[in-house]
Amino acid sequence: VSLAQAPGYVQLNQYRLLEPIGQGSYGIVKLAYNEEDDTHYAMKILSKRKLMRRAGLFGRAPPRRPGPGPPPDPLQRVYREIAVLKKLDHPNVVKLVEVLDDPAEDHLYLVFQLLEGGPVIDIPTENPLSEHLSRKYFRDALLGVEYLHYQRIAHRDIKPANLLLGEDRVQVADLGACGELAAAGRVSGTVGTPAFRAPEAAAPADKYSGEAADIWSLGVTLYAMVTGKVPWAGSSAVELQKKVLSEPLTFPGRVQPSKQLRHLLARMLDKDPATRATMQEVKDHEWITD
Ligand SMILES: COc1ccc(C(=O)/C=C\Nc2cc(OC)c(C(=O)O)cc2Cl)cc1
Repeated sequence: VSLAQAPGYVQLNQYRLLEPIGQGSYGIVKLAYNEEDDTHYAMKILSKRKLMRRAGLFGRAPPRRPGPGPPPDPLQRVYREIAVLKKLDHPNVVKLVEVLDDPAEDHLYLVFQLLEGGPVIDIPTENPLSEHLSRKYFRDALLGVEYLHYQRIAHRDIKPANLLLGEDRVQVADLGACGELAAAGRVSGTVGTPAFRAPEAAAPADKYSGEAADIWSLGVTLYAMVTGKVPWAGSSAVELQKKVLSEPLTFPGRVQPSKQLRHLLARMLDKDPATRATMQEVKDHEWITD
């Protein structure tokens, strides 16, 4: 039987899938071309099966204290994320355009507006961003995260890979780990990326505030933008968590941030969430308003 040589690409409705442009624990993001409007999009491809399996074994720990009802199953979490994304509308938050979901199919396709610049910085790097450029991008990220907090949502996985650059502005991406701030029993658990995770993420849920944890991750992200590396690194999540909890913030080697920036970073990377800078304090800080 000679199989007719399928074309070298996949066609999904009006979208032609092109090369992968993003990859993560969530799955893969491919460039997609929409023939109807002659426009490129970012197509995030999720596997329902993988989501089910992941939550079963390694998914988010169930709320330490009984939250409202049982934690939704992973697929419901994705549909909830989609519902959240659809109601969000802010210049500094990625725009979900449409969802392609064939119940008979394992794959779930999320179509986003394309941010052609990709992540603001890939770390580690020997070529970090200048303070001037970091300030420009960081201000956008702050506005995006402030908008999420206003919508009672904590992002919970802020990092450079989730700050995407499009027509000279930054948008916050990936609400895959987000948590409703209002949700009782605040599932602190271990979501997000270890190097960017707040020290209190492992604390009992009642000590955990989604907003304060996002400020911490924004601080680690700003540190990474100006130095090209993360402030604490470890070969395992446990070792890393120990360093994050105990080691002071230092600025080794080449890059010496300005006094104002070092002060802002120290305020955002305060290990005690109770005294850590709030979103308003960060917005009013002299390094930001300069
Ligand atoms: C070099 O040029 C490039 C242009 C664009 C990209 C890119 O877009 C990458 C990831 N994109 C996304 C990821 C998301 O989650 C993980 C979400 C979400 O779920 O919110 C949305 C988007 Cl768009 C990469 C390289």
